[in-house]
Amino acid sequence: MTHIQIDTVTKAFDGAKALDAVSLDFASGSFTALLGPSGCGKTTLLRLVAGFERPDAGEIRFDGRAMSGAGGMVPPEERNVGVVFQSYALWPHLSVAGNIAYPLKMRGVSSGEIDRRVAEALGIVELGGFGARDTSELSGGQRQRVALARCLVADADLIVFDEPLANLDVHLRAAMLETFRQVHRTTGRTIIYVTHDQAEALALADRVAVMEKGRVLQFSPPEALYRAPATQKVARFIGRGSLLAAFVSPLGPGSAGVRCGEGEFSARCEGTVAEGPAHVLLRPENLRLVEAGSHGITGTVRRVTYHGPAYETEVEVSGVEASRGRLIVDAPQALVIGAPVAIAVSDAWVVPSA
Ligand SMILES: Nc1ncnc2c1ncn2[C@@H]1O[C@H](COP(=O)(O)OP(=O)(O)OP(=O)(O)O)[C@@H](O)[C@H]1O
Repeated sequence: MTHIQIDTVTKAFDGAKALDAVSLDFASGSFTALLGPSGCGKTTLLRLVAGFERPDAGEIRFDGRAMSGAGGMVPPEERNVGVVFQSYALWPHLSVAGNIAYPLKMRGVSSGEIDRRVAEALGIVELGGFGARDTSELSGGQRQRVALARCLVADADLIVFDEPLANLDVHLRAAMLETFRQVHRTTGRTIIYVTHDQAEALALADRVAVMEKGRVLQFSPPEALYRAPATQKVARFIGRGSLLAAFVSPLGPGSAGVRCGEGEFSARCEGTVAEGPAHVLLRPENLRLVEAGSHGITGTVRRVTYHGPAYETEVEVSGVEASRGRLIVDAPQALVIGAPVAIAVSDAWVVPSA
């Protein structure tokens, strides 16, 4: 399987940089999600890897061999990359099996071998028995599976997905997530998966590259991204959470004391923090409403939204400038707007200063 290196790659369209000196390393057999808002450069990066575009600067290497860069450009058909886009790109005049068999026919593989490999690929994507169907009879999710099976029979070392679930409903998405996971587990292919849906990225990938405006903000395993975002932007982008202005002091490596308004608690941090003002990330699952007078954060309820099963409650923290001291906590019942509350903190993260 392919080890992919993106080395200070820049790509501009009409003078505007879609990618700005991006460097990433995708280990052989890894599953990487490129995550970010519309226009951040995810698709452009995928197209450069697949060979549909040429970088303006930098180099892309597969297993150490330059694919594009100063030395020229290896064409897409010689990169052994399978592509699954949100538009399914199936041949309408061919059956399901005919679509999947297409790359093998092009290579002159014998018909017995083709039948065997098509049946195997249909099994992996859970479409056993669908071979003779017309592709027009398939649902969106089934068409995605056919596109994926076609990549599998072609023995693509690398499979790239561009928002493959964008057109599917919630239930189909869940089923397809399971299929993608299963395919990765059983085939061990290197996978790059573009999405703007963080739940998809966190659920599927072993590493996530969070992108913004043509740059990579953080490249980490999902748990690290969620628990220890490297910047305020990533902290705001990933999951539900609140960034509070606070005063921190070192308690030792990886641990800091935090004073936030009238409350005090401890937090995880990178290395040893310098004493002074900082931003602290608090997630709802680490916050609990407690009796007033306990050793937590105090504040006033400003908004309540039912989120089934909990009431998402926005609290204005006492003693912190209002715009920098709003906290989201999940309450088991609806609190009254304006009510005073106290909140205990069981875990928090001091976001490294940029
Ligand atoms: N062929 C092109 N010609 C001109 N501009 C382009 C072209 N392809 C991409 N861009 C621009 O480059 C930037 C990055 O686009 P890209 O499609 O890579 O973003 P994205 O993160 O994949 O967005 P989306 O989630 O909406 O697909 C955008 O500003 C886009 O308008």
